[in-house]
Amino acid sequence: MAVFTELSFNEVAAFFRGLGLGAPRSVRGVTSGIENTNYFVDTDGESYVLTMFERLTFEQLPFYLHFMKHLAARNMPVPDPVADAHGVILHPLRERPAVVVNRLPGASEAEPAAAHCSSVGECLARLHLAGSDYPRQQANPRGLQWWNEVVSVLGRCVSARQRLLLSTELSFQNELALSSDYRQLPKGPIHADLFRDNVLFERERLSGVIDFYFAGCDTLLFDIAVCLNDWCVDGLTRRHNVERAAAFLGAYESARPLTSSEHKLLPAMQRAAAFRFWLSRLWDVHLPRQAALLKPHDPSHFERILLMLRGEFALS
Ligand SMILES: Nc1ncnc2c1ncn2[C@@H]1O[C@H](COP(=O)(O)OP(=O)(O)OP(=O)(O)O)[C@@H](O)[C@H]1O
Ligand SMILES: N[C@@H](CCO)C(=O)O
Repeated sequence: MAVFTELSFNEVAAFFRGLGLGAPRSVRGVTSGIENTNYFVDTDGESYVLTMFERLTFEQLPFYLHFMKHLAARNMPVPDPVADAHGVILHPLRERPAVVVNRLPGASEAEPAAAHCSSVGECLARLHLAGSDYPRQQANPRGLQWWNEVVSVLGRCVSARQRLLLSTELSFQNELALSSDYRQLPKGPIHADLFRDNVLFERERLSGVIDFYFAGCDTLLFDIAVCLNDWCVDGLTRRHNVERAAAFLGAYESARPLTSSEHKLLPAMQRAAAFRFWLSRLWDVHLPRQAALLKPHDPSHFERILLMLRGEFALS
């Protein structure tokens, strides 16, 4: 489960008092998620999520929290961080940064249909447009620089075949980043982790986009590729689902048409997105943090998707 730090009811109540919120009626640890400690907290008539950050620092967090506030102010269905009477959002709790946001309605959709992919595509395009005047800058924390840092470390933990795949894909991505097409890609603040578990639906209606804690400034195309690799891939075969991908891209382009460089580089960027999550999942398996992750995600899922995108993996 994902509650790394156990809090007492009284600690939560004191934190809520400090923010000028009502007294908690119920406090429940959230068992999903692998990054932070989350509690659902209900007061009279309102529902909130209290998040304690296990990895992110007081210096890194304002970018994410103000990005959420910026989007919420533009009517995007994202959590809106609660500020205290002095306008301060982020406070220490057990010496870790902690924040309270409103709890959004709905539940994630593990088996999305084309209609869900279409809603996500349209929402992502609106998010990119709404983010275009967000003034803060912070690089994608799991972008090219991080890949270059971790590949040599991970190379010591994997097989010779995987080591070769790590190094050849890294070279390809480094070269891609130097190309003139890449340099023309539109950039801005992106979510960068918009998987199925980070979008909430009420029936067919998209009711929430959560978990902005891997957001950063990068190419908008990277966000699109992350979504295609999760929302539009069949769980069993890991093949791209043409109908869902068309629904996702069609809806995205109805709000923000892709540029010619974006069309051209989409396949390469899907490789980048598969590589990024293969790397982070390998990292979580081989180099777990002290607060042991009980259930790291399976790295081989993205290794296979990457191989398929490179044309090196044939299904038997
Ligand atoms: N604002 C919110 N409104 C509704 N539910 C939320 C909200 N924030 C978090 N949740 C719930 O808590 C769960 C865990 O949250 P979150 O995904 O932010 O955790 P995490 O540890 O960062 O997870 P991940 O492994 O995806 O990085 C979500 O799957 C969702 O059910
Ligand atoms: N979405 C990530 C988990 C971290 O948010 C993954 O599936 O590996």
